[in-house]
Amino acid sequence: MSTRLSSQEDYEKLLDSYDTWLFDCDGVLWRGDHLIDGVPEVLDILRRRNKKVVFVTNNATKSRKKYKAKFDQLGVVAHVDEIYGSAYAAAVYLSTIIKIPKNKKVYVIGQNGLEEELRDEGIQYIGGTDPEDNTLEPFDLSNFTIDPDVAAVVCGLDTQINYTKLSKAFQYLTRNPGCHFIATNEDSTYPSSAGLLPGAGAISAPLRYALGKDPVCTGKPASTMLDCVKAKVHFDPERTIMVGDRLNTDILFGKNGGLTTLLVFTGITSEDEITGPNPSPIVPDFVTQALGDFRIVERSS
Ligand SMILES: O=C(O)[C@H](O)[C@H](O)COP(=O)(O)O
Ligand SMILES: [Mg+2]
Repeated sequence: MSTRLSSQEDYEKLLDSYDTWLFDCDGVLWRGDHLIDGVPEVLDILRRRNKKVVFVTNNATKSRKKYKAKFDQLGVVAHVDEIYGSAYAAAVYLSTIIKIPKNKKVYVIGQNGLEEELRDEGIQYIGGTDPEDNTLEPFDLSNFTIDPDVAAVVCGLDTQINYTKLSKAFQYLTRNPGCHFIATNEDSTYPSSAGLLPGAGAISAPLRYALGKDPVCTGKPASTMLDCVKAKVHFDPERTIMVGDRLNTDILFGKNGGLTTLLVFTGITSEDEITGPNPSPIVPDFVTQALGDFRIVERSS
């Protein structure tokens, strides 16, 4: 059963109990480019109380550096080494777990954030934002020359998705022996500032259906992202809390990692998924309407 935060004492107690605060981004800090009310103030409260703050987003459209620019643009204090995205996690997975050889390549379905993280990890890639792949022309398989050096297909949120990209990815995954199928994340929807849109999971879905197999997912709830955080940030899981808006990514990620979890209702999940007649089997430790609710601790009682 989740505990609903309500009194000033509830929020104070949570702040006292955890030294490291992991935040999901889309639906917790912002929706698209619209900052959610109270976020800068609450992050400031945490920093003034010497809490470690880490951002863990499944959104693979931006690299960590581009996310730092977004934080700056929105007036939210963040350091690039506090930011972990699913594009970074996928690049690290390819280099350190799969150990993709330097002479091999990745076929990308995704945007420049994913390309940038692959480049920074020294991984060659094709596809992605290449104009040749970003076309609405019919795909002509008889004119396609397969690249035998493609050893993995990585699929992330791609707002320019098309049949050519799906067809090329399908060729690599069915014709290049041992070609890895990797999804940066499998979120079904994306909480934009104007409402829900298809998420990265909806971009890889056609390939899963055509191939009859699932990709390896390196974003939340998989542990890859937490392993990336652990490699750079020392934290005690007992005194670490994960704040998210989606049950089957953020909250499951926190539970899988042995962290305490706090769900907010400013993104994907609605309260009836927790308190309604058919509650989710994924149960957060705590719930509150919005991150901004923590401002109560600075109101004079
Ligand atoms: O479709 C997606 O990629 C996701 O909905 C989105 O980007 C998730 O981002 P997060 O909530 O993990 O910051
Ligand atoms: Mg989210």
